[in-house]
Amino acid sequence: MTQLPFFKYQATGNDFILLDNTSNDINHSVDLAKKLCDRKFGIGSDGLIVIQNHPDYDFEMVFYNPDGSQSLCGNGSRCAVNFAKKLGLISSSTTFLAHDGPHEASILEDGIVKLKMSDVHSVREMDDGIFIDTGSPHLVDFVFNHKTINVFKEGKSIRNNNTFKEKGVNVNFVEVEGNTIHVRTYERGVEDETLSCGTGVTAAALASSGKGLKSPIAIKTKGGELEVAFQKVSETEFKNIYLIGPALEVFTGVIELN
Ligand SMILES: N[C@@H](CCC[C@H](N)C(=O)O)C(=O)O
Repeated sequence: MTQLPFFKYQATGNDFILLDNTSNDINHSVDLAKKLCDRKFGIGSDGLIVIQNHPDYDFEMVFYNPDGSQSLCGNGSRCAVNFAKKLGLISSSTTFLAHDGPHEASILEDGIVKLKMSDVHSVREMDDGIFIDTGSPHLVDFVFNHKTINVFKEGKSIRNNNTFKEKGVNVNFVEVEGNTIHVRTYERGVEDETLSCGTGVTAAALASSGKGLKSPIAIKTKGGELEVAFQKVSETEFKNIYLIGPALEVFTGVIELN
Protein backbone atom coordinates (compact mmCIF):
# COMPACT_ATOMS: atom_id res chain seq x y z
CA MET A 1 0.00 0.00 0.00
CA THR A 2 1.24 3.49 -0.87
CA GLN A 3 -0.03 6.53 1.00
CA LEU A 4 -0.72 9.44 -1.35
CA PRO A 5 -1.34 12.89 0.21
CA PHE A 6 -3.81 15.00 -1.78
CA PHE A 7 -5.36 18.47 -1.69
CA LYS A 8 -8.92 19.22 -2.78
CA TYR A 9 -9.67 22.64 -4.35
CA GLN A 10 -12.73 24.21 -5.96
CA ALA A 11 -13.06 27.16 -8.32
CA THR A 12 -16.69 28.31 -8.62
CA GLY A 13 -17.75 24.75 -7.87
CA ASN A 14 -15.49 23.08 -10.46
CA ASP A 15 -13.61 20.73 -8.12
CA PHE A 16 -10.16 19.23 -8.44
CA ILE A 17 -7.70 16.92 -6.70
CA LEU A 18 -4.21 18.44 -6.59
CA LEU A 19 -1.03 16.42 -6.13
CA ASP A 20 2.42 17.76 -5.30
CA ASN A 21 4.83 15.95 -7.62
CA THR A 22 7.77 18.33 -7.20
CA SER A 23 9.79 15.41 -5.79
CA ASN A 24 8.90 13.49 -8.96
CA ASP A 25 7.79 10.42 -7.01
CA ILE A 26 4.19 10.15 -8.25
CA ASN A 27 3.63 7.87 -11.19
CA HIS A 28 0.58 9.69 -12.56
CA SER A 29 -1.44 8.15 -15.34
CA VAL A 30 -4.86 7.86 -16.98
CA ASP A 31 -5.67 5.06 -14.52
CA LEU A 32 -4.73 7.15 -11.47
CA ALA A 33 -6.93 10.00 -12.74
CA LYS A 34 -9.90 7.65 -13.28
CA LYS A 35 -9.43 6.11 -9.84
CA LEU A 36 -9.04 9.33 -7.82
CA CYS A 37 -11.75 11.34 -9.64
CA ASP A 38 -14.39 8.62 -9.19
CA ARG A 39 -17.09 10.04 -6.89
CA LYS A 40 -18.15 6.62 -5.58
CA PHE A 41 -14.91 4.63 -5.33
CA GLY A 42 -12.29 7.42 -5.16
CA ILE A 43 -11.96 10.95 -3.74
CA GLY A 44 -14.26 12.45 -6.36
CA SER A 45 -13.65 15.50 -8.57
CA ASP A 46 -14.04 17.11 -12.00
CA GLY A 47 -10.33 16.53 -12.63
CA LEU A 48 -6.87 15.62 -11.37
CA ILE A 49 -4.06 18.19 -11.40
CA VAL A 50 -0.43 17.22 -10.88
CA ILE A 51 2.04 20.00 -10.09
CA GLN A 52 5.64 19.37 -11.05
CA ASN A 53 8.91 21.19 -11.62
CA HIS A 54 9.84 22.45 -15.08
CA PRO A 55 13.24 23.79 -16.18
CA ASP A 56 11.81 26.85 -17.97
CA TYR A 57 8.73 27.77 -15.92
CA ASP A 58 7.81 28.21 -12.25
CA PHE A 59 5.96 24.89 -12.47
CA GLU A 60 4.12 22.60 -14.85
CA MET A 61 0.46 21.73 -14.38
CA VAL A 62 -0.65 18.38 -15.78
CA PHE A 63 -4.44 18.14 -15.99
CA TYR A 64 -6.54 15.00 -16.43
CA ASN A 65 -10.31 14.84 -16.89
CA PRO A 66 -12.09 12.12 -14.83
CA ASP A 67 -11.98 9.85 -17.91
CA GLY A 68 -8.20 10.31 -18.12
CA SER A 69 -8.18 12.58 -21.20
CA GLN A 70 -6.07 15.76 -21.12
CA SER A 71 -6.74 19.37 -22.06
CA LEU A 72 -6.40 22.90 -20.68
CA CYS A 73 -8.51 23.57 -17.61
CA GLY A 74 -9.14 27.26 -16.83
CA ASN A 75 -10.65 26.81 -13.38
CA GLY A 76 -8.10 24.11 -12.58
CA SER A 77 -5.27 26.44 -13.60
CA ARG A 78 -6.51 29.02 -11.10
CA CYS A 79 -6.50 26.34 -8.38
CA ALA A 80 -3.00 25.25 -9.47
CA VAL A 81 -1.72 28.81 -9.03
CA ASN A 82 -3.00 29.07 -5.44
CA PHE A 83 -1.65 25.56 -4.72
CA ALA A 84 1.77 26.51 -6.16
CA LYS A 85 1.82 29.45 -3.76
CA LYS A 86 0.97 27.15 -0.84
CA LEU A 87 3.85 24.87 -1.90
CA GLY A 88 6.22 27.89 -1.92
CA LEU A 89 6.90 27.60 -5.68
CA ILE A 90 5.69 31.15 -6.43
CA SER A 91 4.74 34.35 -4.60
CA SER A 92 1.90 36.36 -6.15
CA SER A 93 2.64 36.17 -9.86
CA THR A 94 3.82 33.35 -12.07
CA THR A 95 4.38 31.91 -15.51
CA PHE A 96 3.61 28.20 -15.67
CA LEU A 97 3.19 25.55 -18.33
CA ALA A 98 -0.16 23.90 -19.06
CA HIS A 99 -1.50 21.61 -21.81
CA ASP A 100 -1.90 24.41 -24.39
CA GLY A 101 1.37 26.21 -23.59
CA PRO A 102 2.61 28.84 -21.10
CA HIS A 103 0.26 30.99 -19.02
CA GLU A 104 0.83 34.05 -16.84
CA ALA A 105 -1.25 34.47 -13.69
CA SER A 106 -1.40 36.64 -10.61
CA ILE A 107 -3.04 36.21 -7.23
CA LEU A 108 -5.21 39.16 -6.28
CA GLU A 109 -6.76 39.78 -2.84
CA ASP A 110 -8.65 36.97 -1.04
CA GLY A 111 -7.26 34.19 -3.25
CA ILE A 112 -8.80 35.57 -6.45
CA VAL A 113 -6.67 34.40 -9.39
CA LYS A 114 -6.32 36.32 -12.65
CA LEU A 115 -5.27 33.90 -15.39
CA LYS A 116 -4.08 34.94 -18.83
CA MET A 117 -5.54 32.68 -21.50
CA SER A 118 -3.96 31.97 -24.91
CA ASP A 119 -4.91 34.32 -27.76
CA VAL A 120 -7.86 33.20 -29.87
CA HIS A 121 -7.50 33.34 -33.66
CA SER A 122 -10.64 31.65 -34.84
CA VAL A 123 -14.38 31.87 -34.17
CA ARG A 124 -16.53 29.55 -36.31
CA GLU A 125 -20.29 29.69 -36.81
CA MET A 126 -21.52 26.08 -36.90
CA ASP A 127 -24.92 24.39 -37.09
CA ASP A 128 -25.14 23.89 -33.32
CA GLY A 129 -23.59 27.19 -32.22
CA ILE A 130 -20.33 29.17 -32.23
CA PHE A 131 -17.10 27.14 -31.99
CA ILE A 132 -14.13 28.66 -30.13
CA ASP A 133 -11.01 26.91 -28.85
CA THR A 134 -9.86 28.57 -25.63
CA GLY A 135 -7.29 25.86 -24.86
CA SER A 136 -10.16 23.37 -24.86
CA PRO A 137 -12.76 23.12 -27.65
CA HIS A 138 -16.07 24.84 -26.88
CA LEU A 139 -19.40 25.29 -28.57
CA VAL A 140 -21.45 28.29 -27.45
CA ASP A 141 -25.20 28.03 -27.84
CA PHE A 142 -27.23 31.18 -27.00
CA VAL A 143 -30.52 30.37 -25.27
CA PHE A 144 -33.41 32.26 -23.64
CA ASN A 145 -33.97 29.75 -20.83
CA HIS A 146 -30.71 28.77 -19.12
CA LYS A 147 -32.56 27.72 -15.94
CA THR A 148 -34.82 25.16 -17.57
CA ILE A 149 -32.56 23.73 -20.27
CA ASN A 150 -31.63 20.05 -19.90
CA VAL A 151 -27.85 20.56 -20.10
CA PHE A 152 -27.02 16.86 -19.73
CA LYS A 153 -29.37 15.71 -22.50
CA GLU A 154 -28.82 18.58 -24.95
CA GLY A 155 -25.08 18.85 -24.26
CA LYS A 156 -24.44 15.12 -24.59
CA SER A 157 -26.36 14.96 -27.85
CA ILE A 158 -24.30 17.80 -29.42
CA ARG A 159 -21.02 16.44 -27.98
CA ASN A 160 -21.71 13.06 -29.57
CA ASN A 161 -23.01 14.21 -32.95
CA ASN A 162 -21.03 13.38 -36.09
CA THR A 163 -19.24 16.73 -36.23
CA PHE A 164 -17.64 16.38 -32.81
CA LYS A 165 -17.80 12.64 -32.12
CA GLU A 166 -14.09 11.94 -32.63
CA LYS A 167 -12.51 14.59 -30.36
CA GLY A 168 -15.60 15.67 -28.44
CA VAL A 169 -16.54 19.21 -27.50
CA ASN A 170 -17.67 21.09 -24.40
CA VAL A 171 -21.11 22.64 -24.83
CA ASN A 172 -22.03 25.96 -23.19
CA PHE A 173 -25.61 27.21 -22.94
CA VAL A 174 -25.49 30.97 -22.58
CA GLU A 175 -28.18 33.52 -21.74
CA VAL A 176 -27.45 37.24 -22.03
CA GLU A 177 -28.75 39.69 -19.42
CA GLY A 178 -27.33 43.20 -19.98
CA ASN A 179 -23.52 42.93 -19.85
CA THR A 180 -23.79 39.74 -17.78
CA ILE A 181 -24.04 36.21 -19.13
CA HIS A 182 -25.41 33.10 -17.43
CA VAL A 183 -23.44 30.04 -18.47
CA ARG A 184 -24.14 26.33 -17.99
CA THR A 185 -21.64 23.83 -19.40
CA TYR A 186 -21.69 20.17 -20.41
CA GLU A 187 -18.05 19.11 -20.06
CA ARG A 188 -16.30 16.63 -22.30
CA GLY A 189 -14.21 14.25 -20.16
CA VAL A 190 -16.57 14.64 -17.20
CA GLU A 191 -19.48 13.75 -19.52
CA ASP A 192 -21.90 15.72 -17.41
CA GLU A 193 -22.82 19.26 -16.47
CA THR A 194 -20.30 20.84 -14.08
CA LEU A 195 -21.06 23.82 -11.84
CA SER A 196 -18.64 26.01 -13.83
CA CYS A 197 -16.04 25.69 -16.60
CA GLY A 198 -13.27 28.30 -16.97
CA THR A 199 -12.38 27.73 -20.61
CA GLY A 200 -16.15 27.52 -21.26
CA VAL A 201 -17.09 30.85 -19.71
CA THR A 202 -14.14 32.40 -21.59
CA ALA A 203 -15.47 31.08 -24.91
CA ALA A 204 -18.97 32.24 -23.92
CA ALA A 205 -17.72 35.77 -23.14
CA LEU A 206 -15.82 36.06 -26.44
CA ALA A 207 -18.86 34.82 -28.38
CA SER A 208 -21.05 37.30 -26.48
CA SER A 209 -18.95 40.19 -27.78
CA GLY A 210 -20.58 39.38 -31.15
CA LYS A 211 -23.87 40.32 -29.51
CA GLY A 212 -22.53 43.72 -28.42
CA LEU A 213 -21.36 42.88 -24.89
CA LYS A 214 -18.25 44.77 -23.82
CA SER A 215 -15.17 43.66 -21.88
CA PRO A 216 -15.09 42.99 -18.95
CA ILE A 217 -18.07 40.64 -19.03
CA ALA A 218 -19.58 39.38 -15.75
CA ILE A 219 -20.36 35.67 -15.70
CA LYS A 220 -22.85 33.82 -13.53
CA THR A 221 -22.51 30.05 -13.22
CA LYS A 222 -24.25 27.57 -10.93
CA GLY A 223 -21.06 27.56 -8.81
CA GLY A 224 -20.50 31.31 -8.54
CA GLU A 225 -19.33 34.42 -10.34
CA LEU A 226 -16.40 35.02 -12.68
CA GLU A 227 -15.19 37.81 -14.92
CA VAL A 228 -13.65 37.66 -18.39
CA ALA A 229 -11.70 40.62 -19.81
CA PHE A 230 -10.29 40.74 -23.34
CA GLN A 231 -9.17 42.88 -26.24
CA LYS A 232 -11.15 42.29 -29.42
CA VAL A 233 -8.90 42.57 -32.49
CA SER A 234 -11.56 41.54 -35.02
CA GLU A 235 -14.74 39.41 -35.09
CA THR A 236 -12.55 36.27 -34.99
CA GLU A 237 -9.43 37.40 -33.10
CA PHE A 238 -8.97 38.17 -29.42
CA LYS A 239 -5.89 38.86 -27.30
CA ASN A 240 -5.09 39.81 -23.69
CA ILE A 241 -7.83 37.46 -22.50
CA TYR A 242 -8.11 37.11 -18.71
CA LEU A 243 -10.24 34.77 -16.60
CA ILE A 244 -10.68 36.16 -13.08
CA GLY A 245 -12.28 34.47 -10.08
CA PRO A 246 -11.91 32.58 -6.80
CA ALA A 247 -10.02 29.32 -6.25
CA LEU A 248 -10.03 27.82 -2.78
CA GLU A 249 -8.64 24.87 -0.86
CA VAL A 250 -11.48 22.76 0.55
CA PHE A 251 -9.73 19.92 2.39
CA THR A 252 -6.62 17.75 2.40
CA GLY A 253 -6.24 14.03 3.00
CA VAL A 254 -4.28 10.88 2.37
CA ILE A 255 -5.52 8.07 0.10
CA GLU A 256 -4.13 4.54 0.12
CA LEU A 257 -3.27 3.02 -3.25
CA ASN A 258 -2.48 -0.62 -3.91
N1 LIG B 1 -13.26 22.52 -16.32
C1 LIG B 1 -12.30 22.99 -17.22
C2 LIG B 1 -12.23 22.39 -18.58
C3 LIG B 1 -11.58 21.01 -18.49
C4 LIG B 1 -11.28 20.41 -19.84
C5 LIG B 1 -12.50 20.00 -20.59
N2 LIG B 1 -13.34 19.12 -19.86
C6 LIG B 1 -12.04 19.36 -21.89
O1 LIG B 1 -11.56 18.23 -21.89
O2 LIG B 1 -12.13 20.02 -22.93
C7 LIG B 1 -12.15 24.50 -17.24
O3 LIG B 1 -12.39 25.12 -16.19
O4 LIG B 1 -11.71 25.05 -18.24
